[in-house]
Amino acid sequence: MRVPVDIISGFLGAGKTTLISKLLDECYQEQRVFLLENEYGEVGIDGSLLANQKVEVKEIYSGCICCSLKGDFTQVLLEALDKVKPQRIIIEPTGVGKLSEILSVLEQDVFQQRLTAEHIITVVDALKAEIYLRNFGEFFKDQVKHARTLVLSKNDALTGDQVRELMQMLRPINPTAAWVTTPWENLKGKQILEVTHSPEVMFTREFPSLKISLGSQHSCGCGCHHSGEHRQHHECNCHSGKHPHHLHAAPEVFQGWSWESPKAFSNESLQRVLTLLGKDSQLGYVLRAKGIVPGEDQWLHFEYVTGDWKITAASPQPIGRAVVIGQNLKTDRLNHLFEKCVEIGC
Ligand SMILES: Nc1nc2c(ncn2[C@@H]2O[C@H](COP(=O)(O)OP(=O)(O)OP(=O)(O)O)[C@@H](O)[C@H]2O)c(=O)[nH]1
Repeated sequence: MRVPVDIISGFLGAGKTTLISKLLDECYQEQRVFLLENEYGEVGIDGSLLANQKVEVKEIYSGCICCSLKGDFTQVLLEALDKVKPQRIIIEPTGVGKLSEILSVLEQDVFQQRLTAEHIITVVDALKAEIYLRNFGEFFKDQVKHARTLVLSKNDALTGDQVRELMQMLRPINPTAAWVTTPWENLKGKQILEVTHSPEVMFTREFPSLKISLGSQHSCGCGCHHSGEHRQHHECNCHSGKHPHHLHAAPEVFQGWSWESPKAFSNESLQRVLTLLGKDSQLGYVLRAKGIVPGEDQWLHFEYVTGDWKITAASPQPIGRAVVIGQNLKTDRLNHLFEKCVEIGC
């Protein structure tokens, strides 16, 4: 019998891990699940976050699956099939990975009789989709195009009109995908999965077409409003059409910075670090950051997605870790920022 595979794709910080956690909790409690995480960077955070779930997790760090990692990925899946003997495999590609490349791994002869792609979901951050489409279209479009189901995240505050505009913007990229536009907290995981099996059961409302208004000013999520404050990411050659015949691999476009340290953060110092990630253009253009670090009296888990961040309590880890993904990152400045502010009361 072929093992079903769910791929939960989506751009940086879209909500892939959050959705996987929900599915593990609500749908896959009774199954032996193998979760393959592809983290962009040298340290993994998501595996620690999901460690309490009943799931076998394997993380592959660095780079993207399209290059040398394809072999590693294939190897890890083959080993898991033999050793873990999972009843289901879930793959979370890196946010800067291409879904088509994950699918091409599964389409290899070696998996023909052993795996079958069941749910191919792309989580779309409703608040950032337009910006990502505009600035990182090559990756974002690939993720949207190859999904069977598009699940909106962070859409609880959007109006019906805004959801309609978003759907209208993305439909030309993937006219056949099923949509989930209802905020997740109102749905059971099973309902989200059923959409793939029964495209007619769509948890969405169909609206008449609307013109998309992109507005003259839009937030890129980094705190500026395209007023020239720090425009380096908008002038990046990668997205200006200067390489019309060349498709990028993620490492050419994005960089990752990883940090491991036992030092503790006060709440204030961590807040300062996260605020600076979005404001200090000398750090580079930070798209995503996440980490679990020691705090004053408990461990702290932080999530940063292009300008928005939050800090919550976490369970203790072997060592504090942080990852930053972005463009033109200045690693020495990031080191300085995290190290300078790690001392409590700094
Ligand atoms: N309000 C809201 N927040 C969400 C939703 N989905 C995810 N988030 C938050 O968005 C942040 C990133 O979520 P993750 O699930 O880690 O995103 P991801 O796609 O796994 O991120 P990477 O793999 O690191 O790119 C976290 O702070 C989540 O709590 C949603 O539907 N609504």
